[in-house]
Amino acid sequence: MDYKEHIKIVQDWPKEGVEFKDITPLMADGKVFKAAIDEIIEYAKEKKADIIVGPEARGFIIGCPVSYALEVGFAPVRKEGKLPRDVIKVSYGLEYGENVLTLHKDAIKPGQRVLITDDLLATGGTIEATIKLVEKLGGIVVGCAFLIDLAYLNGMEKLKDYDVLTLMKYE
Ligand SMILES: O=P(O)(O)OC[C@H]1O[C@H](OP(=O)(O)OP(=O)(O)O)[C@H](O)[C@@H]1O
Ligand SMILES: Nc1ncnc2[nH]cnc12
Repeated sequence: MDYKEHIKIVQDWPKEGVEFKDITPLMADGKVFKAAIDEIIEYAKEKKADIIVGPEARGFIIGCPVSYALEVGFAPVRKEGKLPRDVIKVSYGLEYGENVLTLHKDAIKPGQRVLITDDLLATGGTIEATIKLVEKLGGIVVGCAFLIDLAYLNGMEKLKDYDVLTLMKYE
């Protein structure tokens, strides 16, 4: 499957110098979207994940269908001020800004095998913060799955100690 045919590249968005990879055309094609999610489902099975964690907002799009298919839970990582109960927090840098991510304190049980999902790996700030949140709660990160790796931003360097699946790579 040539997934890249279904990614639209938008120059200088949301800021000058950023080449935005828009996944919405891939999502709009049911067969292509299913094929991509099915690859991640197989990966989650191999890794024996017992919960999926995804950062807001595009991490939900990838993680929730995996969670549904495998009948395992999904825990949302959200930007500050969005989760209603006790949270833990981590701040991180993005290709285009700064942010704080949070996770409910009871979202992960110590020893749970966690697969983290997101649409795209850029600088790796989001995944690094998400891993920190999961590990603070005693979760074991058994894998990280993305549709896209923007290899020119070197996010993979932050994932040297982890198992990673990516379906597309931009050099
Ligand atoms: O590797 P990084 O440099 O951290 O960048 C990757 C992150 O950036 C995007 O999310 P964004 O924060 O734009 O939020 P959204 O999913 O709500 O659009 C993307 O969905 C990843 O989560
Ligand atoms: N270049 C990019 N395209 C799409 N999403 C992103 N998130 C961070 N950088 C991005």
